[in-house]
Amino acid sequence: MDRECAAEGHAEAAGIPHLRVVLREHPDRAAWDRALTDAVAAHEPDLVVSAGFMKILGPTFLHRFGGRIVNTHPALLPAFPGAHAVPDALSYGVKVTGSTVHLVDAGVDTGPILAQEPVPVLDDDDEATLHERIKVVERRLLADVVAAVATRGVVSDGRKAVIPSDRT
Ligand SMILES: Nc1nc2c(c(=O)[nH]1)N[C@@H](CN(C=O)c1ccc(C(=O)N[C@@H](CCC(=O)O)C(=O)O)cc1)CN2
Ligand SMILES: NCC(=O)N[C@@H]1O[C@H](COP(=O)([O-])[O-])[C@@H](O)[C@H]1O
Repeated sequence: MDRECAAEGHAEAAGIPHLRVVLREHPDRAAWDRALTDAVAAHEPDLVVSAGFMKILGPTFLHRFGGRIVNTHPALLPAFPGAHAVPDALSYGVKVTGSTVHLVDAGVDTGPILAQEPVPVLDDDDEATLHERIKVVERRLLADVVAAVATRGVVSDGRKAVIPSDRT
């Protein structure tokens, strides 16, 4: 985690190792990037999943895990990238937003898209109600994508990413 959050309690309850690597506890962003990379590398992951991780991953991390980092974003990218996607969509007045699961690259929410699903914006929505409706979709979408990538891999070619279909 990049901060204190509910995910720590969920991980603890599930017996899943967890740790916080907090930017302000390091002399600069490059040192934080190295510390985060080393901490994650210790677990030798095949796939890194960013879910509510609210920091831009740096060059050291991307060099170590590039091509196998998945992020979930609460908007239909390329619309509304960044840390405030849900209020941005509400402010813009869109009638449909959604959830995007994508590979992470050096840009911000610019990586190749693996999956998307639309979510309607209701006239009486506020940030909390809209975000919770998006989260219901993204929890399923993220789990489905992680399972598919874990079993069938992903082929990415610049802008496009494809999870080979299950031809069994
Ligand atoms: N290199 C990348 N790292 C990350 C990406 C990405 O696409 N490329 N996605 C994010 C998740 N994310 C959107 O889905 C996102 C999270 C945070 C920010 C952001 O501007 N963070 C600021 C700090 C904001 C804060 O602390 O509240 C920052 O890092 O300085 C943008 C997009 C995961 N990492
Ligand atoms: N740009 C990154 C971003 O906005 N990520 C979003 O943070 C939320 C965390 O929810 P949670 O606190 O319930 O896990 C999720 O909706 C995730 O898509």
